[in-house]
Order: sequence, then structure tokens, then C-alpha cells
Amino acid sequence: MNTLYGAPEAAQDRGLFSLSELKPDELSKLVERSVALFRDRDAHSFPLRDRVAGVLFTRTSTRTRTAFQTGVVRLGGTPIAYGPHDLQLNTGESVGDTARVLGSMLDLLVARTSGPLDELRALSTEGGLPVINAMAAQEHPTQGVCDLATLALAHGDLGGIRVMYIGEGNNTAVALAYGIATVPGARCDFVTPPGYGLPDGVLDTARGIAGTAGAELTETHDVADAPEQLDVVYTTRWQTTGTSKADPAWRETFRPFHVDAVLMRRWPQASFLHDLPAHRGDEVTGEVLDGPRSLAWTQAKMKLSSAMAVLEAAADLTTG
Ligand SMILES: NC(=O)NCCC[C@H](N)C(=O)O
Repeated sequence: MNTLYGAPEAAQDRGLFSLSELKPDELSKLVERSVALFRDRDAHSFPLRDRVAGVLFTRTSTRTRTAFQTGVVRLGGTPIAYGPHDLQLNTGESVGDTARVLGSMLDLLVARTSGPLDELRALSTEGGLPVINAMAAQEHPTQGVCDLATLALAHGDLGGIRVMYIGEGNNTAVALAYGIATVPGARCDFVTPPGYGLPDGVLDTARGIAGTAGAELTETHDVADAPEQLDVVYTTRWQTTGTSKADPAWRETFRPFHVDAVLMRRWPQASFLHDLPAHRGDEVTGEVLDGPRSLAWTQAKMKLSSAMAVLEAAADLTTG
């Protein structure tokens, strides 16, 4: 793979597919740039001037799509937006043929599709252009950049930060695992409902990354095992995009994993994160989401500056 900062290994896929493929200093550079751009959104030199970026979303999106389209414009580029019904992919044209055509005209592609991560890699290799994963079932890497940047903005140095993620082990959780794994001395405890944990292999991969930084990652399926000391409580909605739950009683399984004021009282200093959209009354109460310790709305705003940081790095991979 050939990630945001180069270092090709195999075929020529370029862009951002998974945080597990970035070196720790590459990720921390993205986080720093996100914070800098959050503080001053004009602190750049229009790296996408004369560049055209496709923004392909075949799945719903509020924050990520708006952030990337706006980010392209703010960085001096021109976005071309495609929704779920626009491309001939929808009438059966192959990914390869689509990539070949898009790559001959566009400089960069931001994509959230219903296909696997490999489909995004194919768009890059067959199109010969950088691709940014704007969320796939496997991982939501740009959310991970945003989350670390939000924590860096609010907590300062991330070294030693203690995070609990409570909820389904979804795409957001995977990116968080890979992201926190790069932070020296950090700890992330995943408290996931039984049967809805992190995908196989994710903790092993994250622990492999963490080996260098000395971060610690654990997973439990019981809220009673939540850590005693925490700086951050992170949750996510119960219905992950593109998934359905076979068990009709799934809500009973998820209910003990909701975040309310009683739970938050266990960690009086902890801040609260949520990748949104939220369902008040399910995974979190309005009191917590809209309360003084919630960073969720700062986190949502950080989507733009973190998208700009990712686009800025991807601009270096464009050839036009
Ligand atoms: N911040 C976002 O990108 N929100 C969109 C949904 C994220 C959530 N992890 C999901 O897959 O449904």
C-alpha cells in the first residue's frame, strides 16, 4: 500500500485507507494540522488550487460529506459530488471501468461506498489517483483523525490519555483503536455488547502498532469492568451504517451500554465524545450529549479541519 506520505509497498494504491497503515508520526502530523486548521482555517496555501476532487457518497452522510466538499473548496480545489444514483456504477458499470474514467479526469477521490475497503483500493490502483476512505464497513479512518484532534484540542498532549469506548465495535471503534495505539502511554478500553465487539484481528493489529508507543488496548463485554480512571468516555449510535441485527432482542443487549449522568459520575473529570448522529435516549442521554463535559459538537466541527488536513496531505499525492 502507498499511504498518505508515500512509502509504496505493493501496487500503486495511494491515499488514506486505514490508520493502521500510517506511521505514528504521520498520524500525529495530521492531528496537529487538524488542530492548527481548527484554530485558523485559513492557515494553508491553497494546496488544491487547480485540482478537481470527486466526492462519491453512495451512503448517507452529514458531517463527513459536508466536511470534505467544503474542505476541497476551502483549499482552493473544485469538488464534483456524486450521490448514490449518479454514477453508472449504479447501472452495473464495473469498479475498474469507473476508476479508469474518473482517474483520467479527476485528481483525487473521496469515497464512502457500500463496498469493502478493497473496492476503494481498486478505485485508486485502477484509476491511478489518490483515494480517501470516507468510511467503509471495516474502518472510518478520517473519523479517527478527527477524534484524536478533538482530544488534542481539549486535553493538550495526548500522551498517557485514558479512553473508554462503550458501544458496538464498529468502523469508528476500529479507527480509534489504531489511532490510540500510536499515542505513547495511552490506554483505550473497549466495552462492547456481547456479540457486537471489535472485528477479529483488530485488537491484535492495534497491539502490534502499540508495541512501539507503549499504548494499551483491552476489550470487555461488561460495563462493570470499566476502568477506574478515565479521561474520556466515547460512545456511538447503536445502528451502524449498512448493518442490521438478526437478534430481535438486540436492544436488551445494548441497554446496559448506554451513557447517562449516573455512569459519567464515576469519572467526574472525563469528557464525552460521540461520532454522531446521536439517538438521545438510546446510546446516550441528552443531558450528557448536550452537557458541559460533551465535546461531541466540537468533534463535529473538527470534521472540517481534519478533512482539510487529510486533503492537504493527499494533495501531495496528486499528479495533475
Ligand atoms: N461521523 C460520522 O461519520 N458519522 C456517520 C456514522 C458513523 C457510524 N460509525 C456508523 O457507521 O453508522
